[in-house]
Amino acid sequence: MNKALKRVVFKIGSSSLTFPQGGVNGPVMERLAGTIAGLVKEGLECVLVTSGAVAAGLAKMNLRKKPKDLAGKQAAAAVGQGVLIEKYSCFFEQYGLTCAQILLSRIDLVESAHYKNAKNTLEKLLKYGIVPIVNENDTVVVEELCFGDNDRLSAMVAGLIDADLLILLTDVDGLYTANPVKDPTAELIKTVENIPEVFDLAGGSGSMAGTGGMVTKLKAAEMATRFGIDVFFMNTAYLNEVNQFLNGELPRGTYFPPCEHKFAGKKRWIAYAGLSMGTIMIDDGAQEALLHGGKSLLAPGITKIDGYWERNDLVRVFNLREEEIARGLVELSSEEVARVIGLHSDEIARLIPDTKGREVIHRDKMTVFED
Ligand SMILES: Nc1ncnc2c1ncn2[C@@H]1O[C@H](COP(=O)(O)OP(=O)(O)O)[C@@H](O)[C@H]1O
Ligand SMILES: N[C@@H](CCC(=O)OP(=O)(O)O)C(=O)O
Repeated sequence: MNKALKRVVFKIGSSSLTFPQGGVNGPVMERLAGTIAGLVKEGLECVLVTSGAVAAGLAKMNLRKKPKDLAGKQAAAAVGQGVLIEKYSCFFEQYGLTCAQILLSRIDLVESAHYKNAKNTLEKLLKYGIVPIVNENDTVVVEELCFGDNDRLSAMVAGLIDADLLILLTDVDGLYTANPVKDPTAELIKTVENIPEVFDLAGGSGSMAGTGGMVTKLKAAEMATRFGIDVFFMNTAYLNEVNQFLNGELPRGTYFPPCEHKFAGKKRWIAYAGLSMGTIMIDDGAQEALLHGGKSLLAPGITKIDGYWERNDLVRVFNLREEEIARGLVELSSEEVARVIGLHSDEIARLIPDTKGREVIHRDKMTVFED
């Protein structure tokens, strides 16, 4: 990585922040604060996405096991979040830095007004030289609208602030050919160019504390690289090697170079944050026009729709083999699309006079998942 770095998002997982017997690992937090402070002093802007609230809460409440029910986890997070931020504040202060707490729910990244506000606040904090510390707002999220793991949250945050690099710190050296906790013959993969090809290698979490394992980390890497962001998985135990990576070397870890076709601005929100209200199935001709022709989606290429939506809602577009190829904001409601499936522009204009009768999804409001 030889480009000039400006913004880096670090994400540290619960597995690195907690002791196997329970409780928060203060020395790890202190080392992380020291590393980030060193980078901030060199002129980098850093954001920390941290897990560990539930684990910190459990220790304080003298509970040995993570509760299975949502309310139990939310109660533990409510206790632990304060413990966590208090410790981070002390550690960052030791290095002369102020940190700030930002708790985000998925809804904050779904509603575009919230999304813009979150972005503005993060930008302002970075301008003040403050280190934003982000976690999911576990105490209020509803199950259908939660990230559940902080891996994908960190990719969203990296996209939100146009970071150059996302570093995921965990309890293993990176992505292995199999879960190294279970398979001692597993080998570390140094670089991954094509993420869909390695999804089969990823398993779930290997510890009581962690959530999602490598599956959610790969999803996060896929998202961030599509935003044009470099991604590096590394072991928290070797955090001291981060400077080697920043200086263009490849220390132990797994590196994911950014995609060539990157999603920018609103297209990032369309691709990953917005909530889809339905699906549109298209034929092979329409797929070719979207994937390789740079075109908008027109009614003649639609074969079927599913769901109920209003104009300007977000929908997902699938081909005949049920592969998702695009997402976009629709010009017509589901009821209107149902009336015009297969029709040409002039007929559509006659049936629905207040449209120009052209696009069902305009190219400018669509994100296409190219190879
Ligand atoms: N192919 C794989 N390579 C590396 N780790 C894997 C793989 N498959 C599953 N894992 C598991 O993923 C764990 C890291 O994820 P997780 O427990 O969620 O950590 P964190 O709390 O850091 O997010 C590892 O400890 C390991 O058990
Ligand atoms: N928001 C939760 C973290 C969720 C979680 O455990 O994520 P992770 O271990 O990083 O995959 C917490 O603070 O406990």
